[in-house]
Amino acid sequence: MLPNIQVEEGSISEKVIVCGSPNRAKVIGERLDHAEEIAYSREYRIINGYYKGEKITVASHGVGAPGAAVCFEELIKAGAKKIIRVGTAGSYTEALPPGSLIIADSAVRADGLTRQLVPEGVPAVADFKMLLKLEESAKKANVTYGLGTIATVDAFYAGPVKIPHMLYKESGVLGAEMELAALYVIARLRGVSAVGIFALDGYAFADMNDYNPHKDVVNAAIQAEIDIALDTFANL
Ligand SMILES: O=P(O)(O)O[C@H]1O[C@H](CO)[C@@H](O)[C@H]1O
Ligand SMILES: O=c1cc[nH]c(=O)[nH]1
Repeated sequence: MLPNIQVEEGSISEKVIVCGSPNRAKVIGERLDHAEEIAYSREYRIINGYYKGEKITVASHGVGAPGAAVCFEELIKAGAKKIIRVGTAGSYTEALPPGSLIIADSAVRADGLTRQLVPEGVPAVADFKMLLKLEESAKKANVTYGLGTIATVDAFYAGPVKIPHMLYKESGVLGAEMELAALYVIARLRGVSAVGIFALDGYAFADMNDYNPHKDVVNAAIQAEIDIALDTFANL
């Protein structure tokens, strides 16, 4: 029994969709046939089910790289081999407004967790084959998306030390979220494959005190990325 996510080794699919929110995990689970919640410990809700005959596991990992890393490591011990993160992110560019998507081929390691795992300079990158399959599914879905780098940061609300969002934007980064670099580094370290897709819910450099991700346009983008992730797994 894995200590934090509370599932047995071998009790999940090799194909896993991860997301931050336990509520989103439930919504994704509702898209599966014969869905069964096999565990709900801390922020980690784990659901098994089938999509077009393929066994799929859905898992929530909570907010922030350290907690998410615990989930990713234990999912891999439990049998995960291919992982798609279906997340939300703040955009850095008006070319990708709220309601559009980012497919992340790479992540800036602006988190603290991965520094405790691998040295500076080790990149956080998607699995190339999964990235191509995911993009194929996004093209079929006819959505607006950008393909590029996302910044994984620890701070959501800024303090007197500002989060360097503008610097990342000027460096060509498309948006910001909080867990993808941990997923990419851990996947490479443990020999499994991962990719991430994000629904944009606002602008990352806006005042987060006005943050409201609960808008129709964002919900529609989340539904679209769930469809894309499921279609990717049906074709992998
Ligand atoms: O879309 P999810 O998975 O919730 O993740 C994003 O949303 C949370 C912040 O609201 C952070 O966890 C960030 O990475
Ligand atoms: O980390 C996040 C997630 C969603 N939107 C943001 O602006 N930041």
